[in-house]
Amino acid sequence: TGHKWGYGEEDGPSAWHKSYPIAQGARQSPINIVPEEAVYDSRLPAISLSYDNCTSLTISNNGHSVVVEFEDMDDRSVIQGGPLEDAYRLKQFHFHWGGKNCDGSEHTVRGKTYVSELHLVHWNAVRYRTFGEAAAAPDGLAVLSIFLEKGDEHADLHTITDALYMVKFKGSIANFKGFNPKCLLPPSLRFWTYPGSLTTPPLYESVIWIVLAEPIRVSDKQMGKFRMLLFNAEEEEQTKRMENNFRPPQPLKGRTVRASFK
Ligand SMILES: Cc1cc(C)cc(S(N)(=O)=O)c1
Ligand SMILES: [Zn+2]
Repeated sequence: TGHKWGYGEEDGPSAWHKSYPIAQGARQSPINIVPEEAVYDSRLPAISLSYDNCTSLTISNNGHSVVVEFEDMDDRSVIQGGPLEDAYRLKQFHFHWGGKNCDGSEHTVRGKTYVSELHLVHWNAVRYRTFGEAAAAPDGLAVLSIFLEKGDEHADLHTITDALYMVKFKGSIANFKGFNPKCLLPPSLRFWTYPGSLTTPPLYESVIWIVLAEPIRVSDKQMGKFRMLLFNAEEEEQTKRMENNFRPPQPLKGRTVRASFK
């Protein structure tokens, strides 16, 4: 029953600190990544994604983004390796994006923004009993972030963009079985990693971020379908297109960004 927040003038990222003071905390996300200042760590193992038995369940519009949820009552789809001590269970993925002709990624690279950013959210079910418990713990979540760059259309993203009409309004949900997000990965799993937070309220500082350096390419037409989603519920008067649902980069506050590559 958290306080109402959004991405508008009055309720957007610059106002969140009023209801969520941790917005001005020491390990907030996203950040601007400066590759030249990242520390190459040769001891970082490669990221390992075991998604072959993943079970997607639903696609839904939560009024902030479009979310695909997974069955997470066992270790059927996990991420491990990289900076992670344990295996983390895939819970959901969602996107952040901009408006027409403007970018909407959350992390930036040397100040460069991308058209969108995909977040694959995982939780540490080794140390915590529930997702909620993990989401409030410093090593509770691991979010794999993938940049979406404007280019040719992405053959597999169609499965998602063709389903968006079913979840146009806030509060809508639909069956979405049989989708494996491994088709959304770029060829290289080279990454940057740093300790951060959720990028939307409640902004908990519980995320180990793993940001892939290589983007995937999507077409403007495909991104246009995300912008047909609405922030508002069907019964609300005001129709508000869902776009620019991203938080801008936050102060690094002395954190080190490590790179898995030179
Ligand atoms: C509030 C919130 C929840 C979840 C699962 C994930 C995020 S994010 N954008 O940091 O990946 C935010
Ligand atoms: Zn996100």
